[in-house]
Amino acid sequence: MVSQFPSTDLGEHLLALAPSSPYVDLDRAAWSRLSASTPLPLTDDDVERLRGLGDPIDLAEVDAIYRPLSRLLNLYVQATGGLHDATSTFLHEDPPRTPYVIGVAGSVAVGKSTTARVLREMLARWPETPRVELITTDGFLYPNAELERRGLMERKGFPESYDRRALIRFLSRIKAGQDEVRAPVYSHTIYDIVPGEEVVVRKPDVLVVEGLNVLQPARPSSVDESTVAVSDFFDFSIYVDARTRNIRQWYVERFLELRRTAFTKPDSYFKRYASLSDQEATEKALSIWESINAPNLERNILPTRGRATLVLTKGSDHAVQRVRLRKL
Ligand SMILES: Nc1ncnc2c1ncn2[C@@H]1O[C@H](COP(=O)(O)OP(=O)(O)O)[C@@H](O)[C@H]1O
Ligand SMILES: CC(C)(COP(=O)(O)O)[C@@H](O)C(=O)NCCC(=O)O
Repeated sequence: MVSQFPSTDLGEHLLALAPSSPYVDLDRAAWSRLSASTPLPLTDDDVERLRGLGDPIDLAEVDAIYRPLSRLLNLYVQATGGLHDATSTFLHEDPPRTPYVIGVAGSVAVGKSTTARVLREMLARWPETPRVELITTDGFLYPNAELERRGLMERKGFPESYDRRALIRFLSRIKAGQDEVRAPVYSHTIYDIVPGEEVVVRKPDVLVVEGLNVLQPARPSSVDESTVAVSDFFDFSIYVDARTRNIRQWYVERFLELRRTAFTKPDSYFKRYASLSDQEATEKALSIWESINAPNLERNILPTRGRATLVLTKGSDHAVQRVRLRKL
């Protein structure tokens, strides 16, 4: 049996257990030792398949960072099962368990999708949670026609560019335990919602919800549902963090790479950028970054970091250098 308390000497690596901080702050070495007896279920090929464009994640990173994280989440899922049993005892009824929901937040181009995909794969290898689904909040962006009508085309990814009521309705149905819950689908290629397409989520054990704004607080409003925040439906949340200048660099590098790949597709919204020179493409990427993604990061996304259960801080090479976990 895997010990719940592996004997590790965290000693000097516990950067802060300060009474003034709501977080336990661990450096990479201390964090990676926390799952000494947990097996690593992925292979090099799996990691290759899950890696996002521009993200150099490898098996060593999965071993050091995601193995402990999947162990922690497995413990939390089991503990939530205990809470469910307590509720059943109290109610004299045993309502079916609903999906355990994990939010993954962070800037454009920080690598949220890789984190979410690796987590999905790791969690699905635990016997308690074989069915793990992943959705991205871009499906809840208003279609471009509606964004244009609202004057928000230059604000794609800002909180107001999403149909928050639809997203909250979706999560509320998930947490109500409905058998099938549907979500619209966004395409990065056409840069718009795909008409008529949807994903169906069928009561998984775990649902990972990835998106820029998943930790936004509720907006004060007189409209009933919108006083609820998306994160009210989360059992756990992760903020993927890095220095803004590093993220900007990753955004530009990815844009240059997309120019050679996704932008060359005939239906790509960005196909006019496929023929740009390196310098022109860099300028274009920087201008999109500075006009849309950087202000969104500063004004809307970064301020939500403190609401996460766990913060993964990446260095300039994408490797996670520090992990902060909320004390309970
Ligand atoms: N214009 C684009 N064309 C095709 N794919 C894209 C484009 N922009 C982003 N992507 C892909 O969409 C996914 C999500 O990107 P993003 O929202 O920036 O989040 P993150 O980089 O944090 O995962 C990534 O896998 C990225 O490679
Ligand atoms: C689609 C996105 C808003 C991300 O949506 P998310 O799934 O995080 O809700 C983002 O990737 C995006 O396209 N932003 C617009 C600016 C740009 O093209 O970089």
